[in-house]
Amino acid sequence: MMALCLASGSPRRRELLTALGYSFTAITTAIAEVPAAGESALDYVNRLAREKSEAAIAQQKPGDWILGSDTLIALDDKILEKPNDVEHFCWMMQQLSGRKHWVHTALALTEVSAAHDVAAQQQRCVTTEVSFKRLTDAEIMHYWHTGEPQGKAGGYAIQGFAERFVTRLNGSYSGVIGLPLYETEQLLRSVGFLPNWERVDEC
Ligand SMILES: Cc1cn([C@H]2C[C@H](O)[C@@H](COP(=O)(O)OP(=O)(O)OP(=O)(O)O)O2)c(=O)[nH]c1=O
Repeated sequence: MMALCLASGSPRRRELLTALGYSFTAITTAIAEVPAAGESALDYVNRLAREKSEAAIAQQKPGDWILGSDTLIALDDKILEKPNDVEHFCWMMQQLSGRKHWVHTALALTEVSAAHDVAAQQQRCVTTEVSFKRLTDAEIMHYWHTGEPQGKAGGYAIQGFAERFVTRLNGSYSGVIGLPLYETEQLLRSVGFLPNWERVDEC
């Protein structure tokens, strides 16, 4: 039976895929997250999801599938990933304050070939429009000290303290957290993975 691997170290992605009802193994991959010159936010997020899923091929069996994902924030011509330090975080919050931004989460599902290469691949990208209220300097500094912004794209977690900053959301809430539930289930179903609750052999 084909197995599913989640190529992600993100605890949020592991929780969301578990909540969808899938059994999987998870491995953390390390790939360089650097946009190429002139690369658009969409091309970049799709490439990272693909590279994460392909980086896990060596450890999987032929016929197994690997799900990779990446989340980033785009506004104007800027791409916001994880904050490096408090200055970088403050700059990000000033960009997001009082306006709309776009959260792109890309999915890449890769089948492992007999030669441990790519046998087949499917990709999706989900974009969610998020608006933030205007943030004060005090709010920004307080938010940094909660510890929540570290390791989060755009320096915020919608599922945490930052939910109070959101005035409007158009798209996928789970996509903002890092794994869009509806689209992930559709993608997995398209290659034959069913959630555990639907598997006849477990009745
Ligand atoms: C915008 C936003 C991001 N995030 C998180 C999801 C991702 O973990 C992280 C974006 O960084 P990613 O580089 O997409 O993922 P990651 O490095 O954490 O994990 P991996 O590459 O191993 O899959 O930001 C939230 O938890 N909540 C949010 O509201």
